[in-house]
Order: sequence, then C-alpha cells, then structure tokens
Amino acid sequence: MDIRKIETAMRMILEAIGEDPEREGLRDTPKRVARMYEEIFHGLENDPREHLQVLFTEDHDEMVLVKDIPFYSMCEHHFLPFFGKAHVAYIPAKGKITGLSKLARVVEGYAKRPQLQERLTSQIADAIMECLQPRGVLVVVEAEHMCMTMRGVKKPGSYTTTSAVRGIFKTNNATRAEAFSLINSN
Ligand SMILES: Nc1nc2c(ncn2[C@@H]2O[C@H](COP(=O)(O)OP(=O)(O)OP(=O)(O)O)[C@@H](O)[C@H]2O)c(=O)[nH]1
Ligand SMILES: [Zn+2]
Repeated sequence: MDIRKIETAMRMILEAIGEDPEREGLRDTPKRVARMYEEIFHGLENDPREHLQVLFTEDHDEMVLVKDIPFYSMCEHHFLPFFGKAHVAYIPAKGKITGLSKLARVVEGYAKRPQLQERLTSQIADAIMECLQPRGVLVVVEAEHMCMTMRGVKKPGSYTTTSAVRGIFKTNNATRAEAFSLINSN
C-alpha cells in the first residue's frame, strides 16, 4: 500500500474542505489516516483462501455453523463503514474440515477491503466451496451501513441481510431451513 500517497491525498482533502492541515489537531491526521487505511484495507494484500489450506480429516458429515462473527467493512460507494455479523455454515464432504477460526479469518479477509455487502457474502461462500469442496455452504451477513444512517436517506437502525447459498443448501429445502433456524435461534 502506498502510505505516502494516502497522506498526500488526505492533506488535499483537508485543504479542499477548507481546513488548515497545519493546525495542531490536524497536523498528524494524514499520517494517522494512512496508518488506519493500511489496517482497514489489509485484506487487499492477502488472499483469504490461504486460510483454508489447513484442512483436517475427521469423519463428520453434519453441519458446522459459526454464528455471530463480527466484522467491519467499508462501503465502496461512499467510503463509510458498514458492519455487523456474519454466519457461516457448511457441510463437509469426505471428512474435509477446517479450523473454526479459519472461517472467521476468511470473513475478516474479505471484509477488510472496499466492499459491497452482496460481494462480501458471495466471496466468503465461494472461497469455502473452492477450498473445502464441501457438500454445501450457506453464508448470511447482517449489516448496518453508515452511508444509510449518518447521511443520504438517514435511516438509522435499518439492517440489510444478504445470503449466499451453495450446493446442498440450495437443493435441499430442509437442510437450508435447519441452517436458518440455527442462525435465528439464541
Ligand atoms: N447493493 C448495495 N448497495 C449499497 C451497498 N452499500 C451502499 N450501497 C448503495 O449504493 C448506492 C449508491 O447510489 P448513488 O445514487 O450512486 O449514490 P448516492 O447519490 O450517494 O445515493 P444515496 O445513498 O441514496 O444518497 C446507494 O443506494 C447505497 O445505499 C451495498 O453493500 N450493496
Ligand atoms: Zn455507501
């Protein structure tokens, strides 16, 4: 990531909005913002599928669900945060399972980029399908978009839910219903 370029751009934004980039409170802001962008966009520098290369073999062919994975991402239209929870379910095939934390790392890797909620949801599902070749994957993402709450249409408290359904979750209604009921239970 080009830290210097972010600093220069941030300084220009401060000037453009009529601020004085030399005043005490703002003097280090371009540097702070550059460091912050490096952190919140670090997913651009990795391929989250790398986390799914560590596979175990275990004779388990029932559903695995990791619920309520918190995430923070950035809306690519407005460069404002959207954030919430992701729920990731899969049904292993041929005993191929992965570490539970790796599912959360995949969410994190795709969230830490300029994103759309729909793309975030399907990228998580597709990465798991590709790397684990499970019988199916179901990903649900629930998020609040700051671009809809603090500006524009200004609708605080509105949530967007997206899902990506692959394999057996698509073809088998009962399996899909079971996953949704587990996700919605407390
Ligand atoms: N589908 C989708 N839309 C998003 C997401 N994040 C933001 N948006 C929408 O992207 C759209 C951009 O619309 P534009 O009309 O180009 O931009 P705008 O004039 O700032 O739109 P308003 O937000 O309605 O003021 C808005 O409707 C946002 O709500 C997302 O993750 N998925
Ligand atoms: Zn937005």
